[in-house]
Amino acid sequence: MNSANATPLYQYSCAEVLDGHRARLADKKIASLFSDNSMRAEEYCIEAAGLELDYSKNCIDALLLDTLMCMASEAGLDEKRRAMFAGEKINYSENRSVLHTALRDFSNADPKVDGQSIKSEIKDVRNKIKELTSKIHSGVWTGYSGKKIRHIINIGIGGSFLGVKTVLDGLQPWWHDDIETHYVANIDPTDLHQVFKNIEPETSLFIIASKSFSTLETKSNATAARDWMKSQGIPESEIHRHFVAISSNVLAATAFGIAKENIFPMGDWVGGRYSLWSAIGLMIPLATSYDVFERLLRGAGEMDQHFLTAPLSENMPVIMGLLGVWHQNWCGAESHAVLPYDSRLASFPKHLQQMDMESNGKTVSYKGERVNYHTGEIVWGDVGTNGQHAYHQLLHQGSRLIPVDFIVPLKSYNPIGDQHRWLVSHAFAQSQALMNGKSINQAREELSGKGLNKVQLESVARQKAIPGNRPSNVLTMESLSPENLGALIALYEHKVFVQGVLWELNSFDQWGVELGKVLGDKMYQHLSEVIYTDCEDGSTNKLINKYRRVHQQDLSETA
Ligand SMILES: O=P(O)(O)OC[C@H]1O[C@H](O)[C@H](O)[C@@H](O)[C@@H]1O
Repeated sequence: MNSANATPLYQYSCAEVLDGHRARLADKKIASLFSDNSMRAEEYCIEAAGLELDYSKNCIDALLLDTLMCMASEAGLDEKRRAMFAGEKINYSENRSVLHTALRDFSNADPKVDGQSIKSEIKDVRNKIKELTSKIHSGVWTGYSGKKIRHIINIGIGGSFLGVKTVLDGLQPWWHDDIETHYVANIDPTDLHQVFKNIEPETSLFIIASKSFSTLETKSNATAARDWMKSQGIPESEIHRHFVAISSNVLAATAFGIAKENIFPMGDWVGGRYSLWSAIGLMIPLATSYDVFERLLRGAGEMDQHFLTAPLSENMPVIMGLLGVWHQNWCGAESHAVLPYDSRLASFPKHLQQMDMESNGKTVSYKGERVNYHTGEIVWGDVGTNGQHAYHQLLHQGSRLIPVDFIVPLKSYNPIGDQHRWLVSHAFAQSQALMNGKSINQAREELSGKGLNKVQLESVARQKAIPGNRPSNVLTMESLSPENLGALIALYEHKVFVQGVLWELNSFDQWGVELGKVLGDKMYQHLSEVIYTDCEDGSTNKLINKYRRVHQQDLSETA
């Protein structure tokens, strides 16, 4: 433990009891907890919505968990999760409800926004998605020349990109044979060039996905795509066959030139990073089938029901959220690695980074008070086993405490020989190695008889020894089905919610990203000015001037 970095949440009455647990468990070996309790693996395990969380390889015990549950109760977690599902305006700074859960609810629940039911609105959008999917797949909707749509290009960024990409990567076994997907998120022209190289204008459908319809990257990419389509000979009167949009700002989408009937609305009660379940996810059914999209939604809905109804102590997102707070605020963990052992989940860590770090990367509470503890886990990761040949060295022997989540589907949809068994073996072995490490005596034994003198042997043995006692969760599922994928994403959404409650944050706004947008606009003006007066700080002036020297000729031609 590196408790030097720990910043306990002393606003809770049980915080000092948690300090006591930290002292009590400081020298405890996780491995010894298994010898103390032969039922540990069964007791520290939760099943929900097709997923099983084994959290037994954390340095925790029943006394500590009880106290963490007391903290959750004191934070009002029970009441707050109910408030979110009921549509109360828990996004205080924007005065909005947070109802992504309603988008995957097929029950009779009827959450209200400003006293109004949103059920029929959700149903209408689902029907519109279903209808477009059927028209595209059957060839009723074609490109201007009458050819079927083959290429679907999602233009969107952040929450209007990452979730869709994560899900579609995950749904690879269900990809539609006749559809190819492409994404443009960044405002780097290279991205558009690559897509233009790989699509055919007459069989392409662009989805402009932007909740606000004011995001610079998306507007610029959408304009460039439309110009390119026209340059490829698509008549103005036919361009509507190649563009649809999703937005809560229907007026702006219409002003951009999207035909009204091609706009899929979304409510402002869906946060961008929680929006893949809304019309923002349009590319998901288009690239698979509507049925698969609904299976994804139902899986997420099952996790929602678990989160909403299971007691806190048997609640998977609650346990994961509390473990994260314990590790970060009491044990000094500096980041959190999420390592899916499935290539189809390669984009999941990136999606999580937005979901988690944009939600909880804040230092002022929802009450407007500066907090004096660390918030927001630093989430990172990539697919196993690639990381084992790279950064796992630091996980095993580095100086920092980094809790790990291993995500392991137990069956592959793409089997080749025994490859998948090896993949799973590595995931289990890594979790075990983090716990057990390698003792100095084991290292000495390995080195004996290798011709080293005593001093050399001791030195190398110390370098080879692995401390172990590093925490990890193992999250398994039978296979990465659409339902399990939905449940997995919903699980982490709720884990983020739990932590936001504990840290007293509004997890649903993102004021921090706004400043960069404003300064970006100003900088663009400076880079384009014919005459620039050095009016920024020294470093920024130097950078602006350097750019201007590289572009001297274009700038003087503009003059
Ligand atoms: O969907 P849009 O309105 O275009 O927003 C796209 C993204 O941009 C913003 O800067 C936010 O930080 C994200 O939360 C959002 O998902």
